[in-house]
Amino acid sequence: MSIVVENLTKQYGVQKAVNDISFEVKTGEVVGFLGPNGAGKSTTMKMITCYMAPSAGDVRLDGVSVLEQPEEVKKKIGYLPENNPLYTDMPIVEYLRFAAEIQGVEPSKIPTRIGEMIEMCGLDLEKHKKINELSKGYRQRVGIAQAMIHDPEVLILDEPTTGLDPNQIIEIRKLIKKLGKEKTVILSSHILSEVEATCDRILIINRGNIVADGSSENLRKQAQGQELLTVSIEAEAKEVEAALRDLASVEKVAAVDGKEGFYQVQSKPEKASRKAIFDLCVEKKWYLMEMTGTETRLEDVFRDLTN
Ligand SMILES: Nc1ncnc2c1ncn2[C@@H]1O[C@H](COP(=O)(O)OP(=O)(O)OP(=O)(O)O)[C@@H](O)[C@H]1O
Repeated sequence: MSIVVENLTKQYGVQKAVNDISFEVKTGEVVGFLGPNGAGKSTTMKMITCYMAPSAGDVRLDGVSVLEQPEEVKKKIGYLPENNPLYTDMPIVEYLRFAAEIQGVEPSKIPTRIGEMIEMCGLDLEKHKKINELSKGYRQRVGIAQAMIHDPEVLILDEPTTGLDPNQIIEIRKLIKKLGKEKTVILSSHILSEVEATCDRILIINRGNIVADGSSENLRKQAQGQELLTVSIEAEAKEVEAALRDLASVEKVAAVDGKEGFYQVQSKPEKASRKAIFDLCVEKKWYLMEMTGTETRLEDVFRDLTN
């Protein structure tokens, strides 16, 4: 099921939390919504899931509009809201039954559906516990199970791994990947590695605007317009830094923290500096111990776009 977001805007008083954004998610895609705190991720997700009306614009799921047919849209969507609000004094099975009834699952199918969700989300050993007796990771699994109970074609997960320990994060990521094979998924996060590990495509949102859209590979390539080298030179640091900076092709030089004699050298756009660095070392009779190209890290792309 495809999702088309058209000129979506949300205004809170004078603040535009989401500013005229448009994008499409194709059937079966797993898209990561990445942005710093307050970027507008949750607000966008609330509008897609009909929990909040847009100030302007529309969202269509296979052509069905959130403005015109919100009840139809809700049937097609499973939503794990931020902070995963659950009825904590309910046992898991009771809670899932309640979620199924609310979502209009046919009564005769509810027991089977609950069983399937318990299996899919790895809740079997804990299923008789009350939600307030569960660890955070298991509560998150219950949140995903309730989001999936009516077998929606689209899953919207707002920060699904927040507050989990590293093992639980890996488990939840595996689960999302598995679900992503059959469903269209949008998940939000402000953690880059999370989005990179689970998503086919990344949308970076900042101050209510989409500032990048592509696979992690593409985003890196786009940012890699400038050559970045790590060099190691055995000589007096100040002199080396100054001489590297003076090379015509070099834009920036920075000593690498904690690694004596190592420098990061960024070339000017369309320029290459390897030969000039080599010649410089020969001329100065410095030992060039190492010179390697450095791949632009996604962290750097993110920082550049959202700072
Ligand atoms: N109900 C509200 N009333 C007024 N302002 C709001 C409301 N909800 C969100 N905002 C503001 O809208 C902006 C976007 O918030 P949103 O929760 O969508 O960001 P986010 O990207 O999900 O952030 P986080 O990663 O911190 O959850 C923020 O500046 C926030 O303070």
